[in-house]
Amino acid sequence: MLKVPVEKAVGMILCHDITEIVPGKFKGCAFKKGHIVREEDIPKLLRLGKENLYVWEKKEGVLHEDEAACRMARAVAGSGVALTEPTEGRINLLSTLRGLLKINVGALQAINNIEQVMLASLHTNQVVEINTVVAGTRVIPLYIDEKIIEQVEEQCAGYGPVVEVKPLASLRVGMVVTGSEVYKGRIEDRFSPVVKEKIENLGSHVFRKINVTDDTRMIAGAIQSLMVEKADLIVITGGMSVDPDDLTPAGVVAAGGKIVSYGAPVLPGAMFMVAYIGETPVLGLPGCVMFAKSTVFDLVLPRIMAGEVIDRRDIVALGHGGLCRGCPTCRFPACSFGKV
Ligand SMILES: Nc1nc2c(c(=O)[nH]1)N[C@H]1C(S)=C(S)[C@@H](COP(=O)(O)OP(=O)(O)OC[C@H]3O[C@@H](n4cnc5c(N)ncnc54)[C@H](O)[C@@H]3O)O[C@H]1N2
Ligand code: MOO
Repeated sequence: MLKVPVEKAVGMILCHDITEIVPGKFKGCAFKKGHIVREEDIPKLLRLGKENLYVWEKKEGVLHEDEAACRMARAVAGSGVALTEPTEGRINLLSTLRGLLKINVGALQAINNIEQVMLASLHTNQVVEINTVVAGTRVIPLYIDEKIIEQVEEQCAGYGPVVEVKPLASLRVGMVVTGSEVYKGRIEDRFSPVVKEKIENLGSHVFRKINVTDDTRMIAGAIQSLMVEKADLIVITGGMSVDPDDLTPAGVVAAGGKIVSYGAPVLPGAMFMVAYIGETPVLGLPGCVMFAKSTVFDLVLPRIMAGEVIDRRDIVALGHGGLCRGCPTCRFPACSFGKV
């Protein structure tokens, strides 16, 4: 890299982007890296405050910011992620599908612990749309010792993909609606439409819905028939709290379910239950899932659809960020809810 006065730079190659900012109106690239400086550029460069310019002078073992960012981005990107071209030294990682964003947080921190490089991401375990910017990376100086980038590459080789978007499988979901008030027709079922919509929004479908009264054996029987019909996932609405008629957990156990967690450190969603019958997940949904816009169900459902097996540690980890602010207009997932 050579420093030359702008008037003497005509015909030389710029070795970094030059940014223009007009407050409130524009921030962007006025001159791209690689641009060959022309006579007519000089007044504009001077207006941007550039009396001197850095022009290209390639050296062994030293990488330009764009090349370094490319190597970092390639090292951290896993499946479901595409890379943009570098702009002002930064590369964005974009989701190539609608799916579950997985950030290896340990690896992310190990990379950011290396000086002169950075990688910023969205929070892990959320659904992202296609073409969402899920992470961005760059190096801090304009030129960087290649050994630092090799260090990043070694970390990534050890950890596996740092940024990944997993596809959501299309599951056959069986639903059990509990409650004597619904079963006996005293009130209309307002719970299952909410749950059905959430399931369909993620690309799965409810193949059967069974209404049952508050009776452990009847709940267990409904679960068992959904198992016979090879449900990929069973969801049960209501009957999750402390009344004598709240029998969903007992029904799940009677059907052969192993409870991973009854209760979750999430509000709304404290009375949530995760269980498995063999490999089939069974979710007990408390009344708040019908009532609140976003709940623990929205945090766990996409993970099941991405093929994850939920264990107790996953549920325990939800406590940090597990309190919904209850905003008048829900912005989830663009908020702190569920962000560990
Ligand atoms: N003393 C306590 N009371 C409650 C607790 C508690 O810990 N101690 N927890 C509260 C929380 S948190 C929630 S959430 C609800 C949990 O309710 P359940 O899941 O047990 O729901 P139910 O008792 O079955 O019903 C509550 C409410 O919702 C109506 N409901 C239920 N299913 C349907 C349906 N399919 N369609 C329409 N409406 C439905 C039901 O009629 C009740 O009004 O408990 C808190 N209480
Ligand atoms: O936990 Mo209820 O299950 O919050 O609203």
